[in-house]
Amino acid sequence: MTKLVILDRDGVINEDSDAFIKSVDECIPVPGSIDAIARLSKAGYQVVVATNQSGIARGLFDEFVLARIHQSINDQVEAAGGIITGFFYCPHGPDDGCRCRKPLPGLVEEIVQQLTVTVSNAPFLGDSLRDLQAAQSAGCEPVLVLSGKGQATLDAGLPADLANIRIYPDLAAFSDSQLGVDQS
Ligand SMILES: O=P(O)(O)OC[C@@H](O)[C@H]1O[C@@H](OP(=O)(O)O)[C@@H](O)[C@@H](O)[C@@H]1O
Ligand SMILES: [Mg+2]
Ligand SMILES: [Zn+2]
Repeated sequence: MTKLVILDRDGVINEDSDAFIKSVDECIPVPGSIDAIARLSKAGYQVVVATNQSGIARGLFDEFVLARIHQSINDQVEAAGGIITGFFYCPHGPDDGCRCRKPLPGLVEEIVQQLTVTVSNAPFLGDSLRDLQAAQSAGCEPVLVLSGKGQATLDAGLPADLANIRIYPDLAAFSDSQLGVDQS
């Protein structure tokens, strides 16, 4: 069975900003994240990204810039020996009533349709509560990382039905644990 990991982007793969990530130059990898993705990929995991990008709806950047940002991330992962299978994003704003904006499960539904993979209990890593809720509603395993907005998410208190989820300092720590578990 394909091993799949779903990653939120801002705050997990790259540093987040309250001013949004509007260009390739603003996209700074979280330390260790590129290598962590490559290690998962080399160990046989399909790694996909599920990200809210309301900056498009807000007119801060367009889908061509977003594609360049994602190409830049994947180029770095490929240089480290891995690959990201796909980037799935919601371009809409909070009031657009779409199904693909996390915490709704629409991005995961797109992943299932396009990759014909099972997502049941696939780890879905995020730094925001909406990431964890999207994971939960799509049947994935919600995993919190404390990079980006993650520490603030934890400090705000997780809902009872998310109280026992796995929590890691960052994506690199998750990959160390996940690969260590797989090699046992
Ligand atoms: O963490 P992911 O899903 O990869 O991407 C989050 C970004 O799209 C932006 O999402 C915005 O939330 P609103 O879209 O304004 O609610 C803000 O949180 C920004 O700081 C953040 O950069
Ligand atoms: Mg995030
Ligand atoms: Zn959407």
